[in-house]
Amino acid sequence: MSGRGQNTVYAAARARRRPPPAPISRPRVRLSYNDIHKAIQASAPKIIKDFAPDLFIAIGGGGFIPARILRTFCKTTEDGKKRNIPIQAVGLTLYESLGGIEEQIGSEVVRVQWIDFSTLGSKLKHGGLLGRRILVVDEVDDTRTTLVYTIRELQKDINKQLALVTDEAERERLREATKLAIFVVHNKLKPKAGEVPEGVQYFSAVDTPDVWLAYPWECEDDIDEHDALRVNNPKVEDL
Ligand SMILES: O=P(O)(O)OC[C@H]1O[C@H](OP(=O)(O)OP(=O)(O)O)[C@H](O)[C@@H]1O
Repeated sequence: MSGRGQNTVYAAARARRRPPPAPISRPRVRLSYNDIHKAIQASAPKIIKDFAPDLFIAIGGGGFIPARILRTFCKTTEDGKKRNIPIQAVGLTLYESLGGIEEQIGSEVVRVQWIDFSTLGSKLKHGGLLGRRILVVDEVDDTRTTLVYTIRELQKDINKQLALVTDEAERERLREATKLAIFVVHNKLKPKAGEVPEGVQYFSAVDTPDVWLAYPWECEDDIDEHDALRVNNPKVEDL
């Protein structure tokens, strides 16, 4: 389940020696791999047209499979040849609060993995991020805490790399050329912990009510049964 698995909530509760929250009673919407694939496929033309990314940063673990699917539909062209867009991974753990929405907004994000700048190829002379059109990919925008954190940290890295460019005109050119955007498969329509910063484009494949999204990669039981049970998904008009 997501955003943020129930397991994460219980782990955070254990870590803080506080009782876990009451079980979530929101309606559950089961999603198949094909649902995710089709939603991403349908979003790709707009992403290419409006942003044309040349680097993906996948937020693990939920962003990994969506980033890989999106790469199938977005290619860059270099010297007349179509090229795959590289995918970098970041790992973030959200220590969710256990109380109401005000507390949730204060959720803490812990970095467990960050970009390997040494593998950013031809743009490395500028530090790896400069001049890139960077698309941050995740499966769900729930409270938005994770996305806001990720964009803020990436912007810090970009600023550090810009500070190393001694030629002022070149620095300004690179500042202008470096772009950030967000793609999520699902955006939950609910109060958010923060705003997407100005200048950062935002794409979501599907906007959903605040339901329990049961992703196929989280299925511990029979995946065929998970798929079959999608017939029980609540109708959008009932949510
Ligand atoms: O919008 P937010 O409230 O920040 O929540 C969204 C985040 O929560 C989930 O991660 P989770 O901690 O469940 O880890 P996972 O990706 O490994 O499942 C999800 O993958 C997003 O990254």
